[in-house]
Amino acid sequence: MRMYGFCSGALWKGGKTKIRPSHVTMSMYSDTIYALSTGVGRAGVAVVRVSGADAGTCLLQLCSLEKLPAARKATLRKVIHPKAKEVVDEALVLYFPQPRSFTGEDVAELHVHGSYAVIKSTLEALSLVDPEQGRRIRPAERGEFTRRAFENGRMDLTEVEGLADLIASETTEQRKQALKQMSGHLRQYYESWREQLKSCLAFAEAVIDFGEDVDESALLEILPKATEVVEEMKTHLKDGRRGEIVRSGVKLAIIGPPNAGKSSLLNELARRPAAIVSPIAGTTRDVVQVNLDLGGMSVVVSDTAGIRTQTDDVIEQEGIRRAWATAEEADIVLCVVDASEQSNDGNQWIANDTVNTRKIIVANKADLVGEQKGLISRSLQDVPVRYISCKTGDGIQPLLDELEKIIKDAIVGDTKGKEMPLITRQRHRQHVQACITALETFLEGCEANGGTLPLDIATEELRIATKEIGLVTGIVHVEEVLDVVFSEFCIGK
Ligand SMILES: Nc1nc2c(ncn2[C@@H]2O[C@H](COP(=O)(O)OP(=O)(O)OP(=O)(O)O)[C@@H](O)[C@H]2O)c(=O)[nH]1
Ligand SMILES: [Mg+2]
Repeated sequence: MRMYGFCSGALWKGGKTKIRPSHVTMSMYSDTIYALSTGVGRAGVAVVRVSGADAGTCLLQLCSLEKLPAARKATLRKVIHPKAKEVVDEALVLYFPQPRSFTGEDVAELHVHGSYAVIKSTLEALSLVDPEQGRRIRPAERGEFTRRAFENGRMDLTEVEGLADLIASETTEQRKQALKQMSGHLRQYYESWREQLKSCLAFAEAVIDFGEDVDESALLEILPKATEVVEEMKTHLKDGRRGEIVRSGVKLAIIGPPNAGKSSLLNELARRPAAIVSPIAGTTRDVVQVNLDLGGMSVVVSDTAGIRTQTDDVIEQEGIRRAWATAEEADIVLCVVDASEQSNDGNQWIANDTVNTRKIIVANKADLVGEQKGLISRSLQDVPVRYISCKTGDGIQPLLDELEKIIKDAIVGDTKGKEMPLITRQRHRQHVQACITALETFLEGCEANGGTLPLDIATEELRIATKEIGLVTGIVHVEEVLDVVFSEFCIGK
């Protein structure tokens, strides 16, 4: 793995505007980049962003200006095509001199009218700007503006990920969580752990290098500190994946025997005919998914093929396999049965065999029979039963209310308050886990703690732990990690 960047001595100071690695004084990029930063398509306004040393040159040449506009003040200017010499549009123009800009470089924004023709001509005009000698003006790559913001110390990786989540957020909870992360909530935790580990490491290294001159008994001081970090990290990992669930959506699976009304329920929840409904048993073959916003939470509902034991149809068999797999992965399972069926007892093995702890038996077609006492066998007495009718709509809203309550109380929990920030990505989880493993090896192995490892060998684990936690924020970064993080962005972000 190739390592480079802001490692070892470069401390990242707290506070939003100060997270600049000490050695970064100016941008390391010589190219000036430009892109449409708002969504593609027709709109009232489109923002074209330019970043780099020639951002000012772009404004001077395109708007025929003698001097740059005042910093961060919007002015109305004519944008003129450098070759055709014709007016492309009248735009609101802004200039943000470095370092107080999104990327930390000189940035210009052209707020033009949002039509295909205006955007196309503006981008073309930018491509024709004459840069300072030896420099280039070119279209931006995917996520390149944000990558520059990161490289220039304006954001750390967790804040970059928060920004990506904010751009992708669809529900209120997703927006709130992303905003928190983008404001440095996670970064502060990881930085404080890293600082503690670094001080442990510094002390251990001092003992190794100047053993005779350093009071080795003081080495014992770092053991409780490392132990405390391990405990805090373990608590951090035990978050029930709440942050990841908010981000990717709660998984709700609808399973049950053929013809029970699973697809009808999906359509009721989605309020549109997302899945085919028919009286023919075995209509649904594959998993059909829809996204719902339930009380500000993102929920991914999966309708599945009807489960039955006897079928020679290989496609149906595959559908059934997928149905079980969907149920296994789900956070909540709705086991739909037909309340009017006499043989329902036989169908309940589906609910019985579902390992998921959060399940509800949904007795559909209550319009045909009403609530039936004894519908559910004794072995499933603990599983709640809810009667609904997809035909009349009875019971659907109470079912939705109950689902919302389960999600808020049991799955996502109360995300407000000053508790530890939630992990939002598997990437964070892996590095924190690797950090814990290394710290535990250090603690167990260290001679000063009754282990068998000499200090210089045990300290290597401390070094690994410090590096792992730095990988979350990007203080120590590796090219592959960056590629994964920035690939989430589109061009212009
Ligand atoms: N009377 C009545 N009929 C219903 C109700 N819900 C669904 N049906 C009917 O039951 C039949 C089966 O409905 P689907 O939603 O396709 O059932 P499914 O469980 O998805 O079936 P498969 O995809 O074959 O597993 C259709 O004819 C629906 O119109 C209900 O609440 N009351
Ligand atoms: Mg179906």
